[in-house]
Amino acid sequence: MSLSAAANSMSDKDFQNIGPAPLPPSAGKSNASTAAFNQTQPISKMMNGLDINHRKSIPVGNQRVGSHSLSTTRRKTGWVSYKDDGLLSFLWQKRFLVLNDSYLALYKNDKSQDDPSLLISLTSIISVSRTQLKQNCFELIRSSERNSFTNSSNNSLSSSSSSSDSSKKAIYISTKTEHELHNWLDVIFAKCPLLGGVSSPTNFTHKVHVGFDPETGSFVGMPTNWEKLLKHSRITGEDWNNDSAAVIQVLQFYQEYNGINPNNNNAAAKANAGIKGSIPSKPSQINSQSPTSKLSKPSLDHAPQNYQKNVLQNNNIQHHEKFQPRRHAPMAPKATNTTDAQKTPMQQNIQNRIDPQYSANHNVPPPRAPGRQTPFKQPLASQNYQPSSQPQPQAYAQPNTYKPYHNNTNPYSKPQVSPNRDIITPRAPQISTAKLQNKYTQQRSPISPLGEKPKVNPNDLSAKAATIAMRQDLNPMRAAPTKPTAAPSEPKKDVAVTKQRKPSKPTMSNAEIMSKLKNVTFNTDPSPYFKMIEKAGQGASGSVYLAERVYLPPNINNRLSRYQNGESPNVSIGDKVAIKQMILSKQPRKELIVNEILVMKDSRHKNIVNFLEAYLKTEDDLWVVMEYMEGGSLTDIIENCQANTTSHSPLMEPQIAYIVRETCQGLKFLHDKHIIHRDIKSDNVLMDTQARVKITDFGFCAKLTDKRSKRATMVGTPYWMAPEVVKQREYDEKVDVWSLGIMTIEMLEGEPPYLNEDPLKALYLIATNGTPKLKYPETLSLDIKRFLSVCLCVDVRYRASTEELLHHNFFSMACQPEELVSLLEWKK
Ligand SMILES: Nc1ncnc2c1ncn2[C@@H]1O[C@H](COP(=O)(O)OP(=O)(O)OP(=O)(O)O)[C@@H](O)[C@H]1O
Repeated sequence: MSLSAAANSMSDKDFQNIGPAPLPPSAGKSNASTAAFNQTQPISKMMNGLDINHRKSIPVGNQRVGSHSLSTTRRKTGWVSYKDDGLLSFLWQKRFLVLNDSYLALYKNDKSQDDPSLLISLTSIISVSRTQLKQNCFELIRSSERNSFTNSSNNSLSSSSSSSDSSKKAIYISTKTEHELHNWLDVIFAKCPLLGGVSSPTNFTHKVHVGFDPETGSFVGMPTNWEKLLKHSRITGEDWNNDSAAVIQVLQFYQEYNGINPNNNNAAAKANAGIKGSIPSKPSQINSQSPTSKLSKPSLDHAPQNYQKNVLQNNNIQHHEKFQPRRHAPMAPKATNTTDAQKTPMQQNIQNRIDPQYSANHNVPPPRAPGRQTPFKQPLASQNYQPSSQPQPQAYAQPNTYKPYHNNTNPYSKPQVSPNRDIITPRAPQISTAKLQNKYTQQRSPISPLGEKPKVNPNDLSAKAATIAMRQDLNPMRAAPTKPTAAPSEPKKDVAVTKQRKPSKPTMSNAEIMSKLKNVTFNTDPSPYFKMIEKAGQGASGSVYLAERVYLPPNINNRLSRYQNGESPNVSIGDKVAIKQMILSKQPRKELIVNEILVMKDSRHKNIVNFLEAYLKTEDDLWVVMEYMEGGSLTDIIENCQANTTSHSPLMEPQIAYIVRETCQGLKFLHDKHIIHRDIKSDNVLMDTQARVKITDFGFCAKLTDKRSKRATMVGTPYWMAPEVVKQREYDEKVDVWSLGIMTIEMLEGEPPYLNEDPLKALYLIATNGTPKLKYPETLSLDIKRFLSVCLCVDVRYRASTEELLHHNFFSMACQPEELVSLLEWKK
């Protein structure tokens, strides 16, 4: 049997879960630790291996370093690139870096008998921080007044180094991998006495020691507002102890996402309110309420249920046994008898990317590599599969062992943020384990109004509306929806809680925006051309109405073809259209609207919502006309199916395959144009009555260029965000593939993973859990699990592209469009 056939022949039982992502090609034995880092291993766990805390370790004997005899007993070594900020600053030089208990020394070779090029006393190091100068690079600043040594015979580099402040000298060290960088930072921080203190002498950073005090059930040393955010996020002391670095990472992410100053109480309180309280008690109150006043008091009796639910969700074994096999879909999949031999290389390649880590975790044979070497080749069975950090079944019963993380976490974060942000370091708890457990339980108790899910008052909102509200309560910041400029009829949906995009510096001036808008809009009042029928939906930037064309403006088709690159817009009287009305002065980021129009205008594809025309009614009143998708959003469809089915999965696999394939085609079209959508989720996928599936909401789109082939801006909706976005790493089109995988889970389970969690906690879980677990894997086909495993692959190198996905076997079970029409019946 060929390797690929062997992989394909695994039975459903072998795949109870999609498991973690396949390892990268380099993640063999020789590089297992790097792979572990790239996967989901919490930083703190990896740090444990370093044993940085124990001074009496591995004696290597005395060692001569030039004229300085380093009579210390422990060291870390490795090759690095090095440069200073002096005359020869343009030169990066390969050096062998040696760190022992007293010195950091740079050698030209790894013999260590020669004199070092540079020798720095650890007591002279006053600051270490990551820098963008080079990949995997950190800057080390030392005070020349503090006993810094330079080897006389090799001092060309060091003696020439001078920073603006003559008593301080900077050097830059770059490692081969991010993992090495972390290791170096970790040991340097552990050993340099001036880095472990309360504050850094550089004045650029403010160090805070942070820990979790189970006695009080709160975090200590944390900036007040971060502490509040944490407290209300249900990130527990246990989470902190498991992976404090990830907690800090998501806090920083969250802070930047919301533009919160951690020391500003109001800002954080607002953000907090934004996360939690967004369900207005009555639909009629929506427009009159301010974002903060919308905060409704959460129910205190939700948490125990959530807790129980979490226990079940996380404890897969218990959970799975409870469920019957999934009902068979009424629709027969199309014949799928393609043999391995008939498959294209792309097909074989994509089919075989299944979850080896699952195998490692569940004692089933790992899938084996196909014979051909391809970029997505399965790791060989003989290689070490690194189990991912799976969510713990439940925290409370387990002993809490504090994992010291003696590090300034800041250097581990990508240096995309302001250099003077706070640095948070964990500090050890002072309480015994037994007390810890006790207090963690309390910490999880529903004590704080802000920490709870928004209370849903059954008198005010229907259960469905409440679910919608919960789903819409996804973006950390939220604003009251803009008042509709025209309200021809009552809104269809009761709940119109909307998201607010991150207010940040505009990239275009108002004049530029208006000039761009005028280029793509008709400067005329469109009111006579349309009869407004009803409100179809509410977005953050405006309301969407169903309208009918009752009159065609003169030369519309000529004018439209000019705007639409010569393609026939096919506009006629009687057409039903969707009109999105926006008041420009109320838009925090008008350039996003321009972005949206430009992307839609140039993206004519059967799986993209077609832009028809736009009008600037006045300088402030923008109407965007699009094709009308009467089926509404996929979210509505999922919710409606959930209400009507007793199966675990709201939709059947063939239906899911169809919808995902169509979405994937739309995405591939965008990706071929180097556009990343960045907000793929069921809310942004619309359907019409012929079961056409189209992507919408292009405000967050980003264009990749030759100069900028990666992005780093934090954009999207937390639960759908790829780990690399949450971890503030550079990312590309494949973030959309991750989100597509999450959207597939929405169709299988009714909601994305962690939706019950607060967004901050969800971010933490995305960062630490990696590939999410399925709730009912035993009910799913192997094909869909394989599909998910290549979408939800933490290592981007192994995550499939949209092009590859379109060759996946999963799509061969897609149903015909007619078989989806039943999903839309509830709309009638
Ligand atoms: N072309 C369309 N046809 C039918 N309904 C639509 C169409 N576009 C949007 N809608 C409905 O209007 C709602 C709001 O759409 P919109 O694109 O404004 O949402 P949003 O993404 O939340 O907001 P924004 O883009 O302003 O951030 C959608 O959820 C959908 O129900």
